[in-house]
Amino acid sequence: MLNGQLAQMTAFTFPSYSIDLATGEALFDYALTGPDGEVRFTEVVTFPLPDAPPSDATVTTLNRVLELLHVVAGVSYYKAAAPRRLVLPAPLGAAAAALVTAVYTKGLAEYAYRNDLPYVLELVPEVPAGTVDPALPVDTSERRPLSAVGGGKDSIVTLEALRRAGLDPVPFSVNPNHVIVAVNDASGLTPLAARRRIDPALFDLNAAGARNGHIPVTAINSLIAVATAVLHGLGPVVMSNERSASDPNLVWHGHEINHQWSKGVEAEGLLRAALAGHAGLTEPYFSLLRSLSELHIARLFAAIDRYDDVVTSCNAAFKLRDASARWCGNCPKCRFVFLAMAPFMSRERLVHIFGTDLLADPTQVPGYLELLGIGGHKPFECVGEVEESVVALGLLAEQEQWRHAPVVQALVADVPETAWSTARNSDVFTPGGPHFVPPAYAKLLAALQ
Ligand SMILES: CC(=O)N[C@H]1[C@@H](OP(=O)(O)OP(=O)(O)OC[C@H]2O[C@@H](n3ccc(=O)[nH]c3=O)[C@H](O)[C@@H]2O)O[C@H](CO)[C@@H](O)[C@@H]1O[C@H](C)C(=O)N[C@@H](C)C(=O)N[C@@H](CCC(=O)O)C(=O)O
Ligand SMILES: Nc1ncnc2c1ncn2[C@@H]1O[C@H](COP(=O)(O)OP(=O)(O)OP(=O)(O)O)[C@@H](O)[C@H]1O
Repeated sequence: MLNGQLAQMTAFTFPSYSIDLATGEALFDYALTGPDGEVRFTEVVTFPLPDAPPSDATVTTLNRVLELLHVVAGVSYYKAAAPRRLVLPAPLGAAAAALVTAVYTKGLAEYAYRNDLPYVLELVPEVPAGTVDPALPVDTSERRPLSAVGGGKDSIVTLEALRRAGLDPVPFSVNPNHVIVAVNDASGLTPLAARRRIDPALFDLNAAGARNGHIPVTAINSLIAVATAVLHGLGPVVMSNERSASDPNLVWHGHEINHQWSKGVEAEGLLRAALAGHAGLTEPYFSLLRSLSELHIARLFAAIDRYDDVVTSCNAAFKLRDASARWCGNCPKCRFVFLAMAPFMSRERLVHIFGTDLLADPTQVPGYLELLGIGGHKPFECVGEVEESVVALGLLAEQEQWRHAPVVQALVADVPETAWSTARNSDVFTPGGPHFVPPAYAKLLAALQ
């Protein structure tokens, strides 16, 4: 398939999906279509099977969740060509249509910006006419929570908060790699896992130079988690998405571009509403850490030490190919997490976790200046706000173990007085902002302080 042919594609469609309940294997079909024919893709998600076959009611709810997953997971393939028509497979209610619209516009905003495709920011899916049979309400709020584990500090804080509150969480991951497996082992809890196989044809197109870029992967993982919870008769899916995930990196053509959009509170609200409207799930999904800053979460993580040998937040460790073993030690996320944890633990412990001392390495200074808002925009990575970085640096400048570190000294000299004064009045350790944490879960974090 030549790029010229991809550029001619006029529509993206969703031919079918199916699930085999004997194997747990679900197939999701997609097609890019144009005047010269079509390119088909099939994504395979294999769900863990429950001990007993699911009831008819469970299968009905599961299928409603899979209908949403089918449409949302199409973003990976849509982006290979970005045609102007997005033709949905079946009628959808207002809440589900709103989710899908946002996933393909706001979720693909960084992709649109980097590929200079502003029309993607304003895509309007074509929803077939007709009505959707109302879903029966399903309340699973009292059941064991499914705790999504990504291998980093945030999901560890959530898992421990749920466990210490006696809620008996089930760790859950999509495609757990060696980091996630090691984190689950360290927890001592018995996890569930789903396997997701992207169609290899997409990698071939990428290698041939197809359009490519960032996708809202958390929306996909979240729906796979909710489907797993439904299939296993479990309760809410508990995520670890923080307050700053909702903040955009920049504004382009009047639209916010947020690398972490599907981790943000808007996506959380849209997903909850779509799951309620389309699948009847009344309390399916929320982020326990929503009102906390990254710096606050780092402080909570410092009070937990059983994962020090395994915790890894660096995205390079989660690539599908050529992944790093743990922290790469040279990316915005490594820099930010090192800075965020440093005020709350001994230098020896932090260097043990990372395998290197980033604040002793002067070559890290330019990267840290970006995090501090000195030059450029917030990096397209899962990093906290500029204010959080300044607050962390201010705390380090007061600590004997850090104040003489070469990077700390260089950065302190460069931060302007306006940034210090913002940091002095900062509310980074005061929980705040909109969240969807149900009352029964709201007090859990206090147990970790
Ligand atoms: C690990 C990582 O950061 N990957 C991003 C990277 O992709 P790369 O080519 O370096 O490696 P792979 O992840 O192995 O991807 C190979 C190709 O497959 C495509 N792809 C992957 C997953 C998927 O669900 N759909 C796909 O189409 C991908 O485009 C590659 O061509 O750069 C890519 C382009 O910018 C990113 O799309 C890759 O991001 C992954 C989807 C990923 O899992 N990233 C998370 C670590 C991540 O960025 N999380 C964000 C939250 C974003 C959100 O809104 O949910 C965060 O934590 O801030
Ligand atoms: N492979 C995965 N399977 C299931 N959930 C995941 C997976 N990867 C990430 N998540 C979840 O998605 C959300 C965002 O992931 P993210 O990578 O930011 O979190 P993390 O790994 O817990 O912490 P950190 O920010 O330190 O990396 C978290 O709630 C996390 O639990």
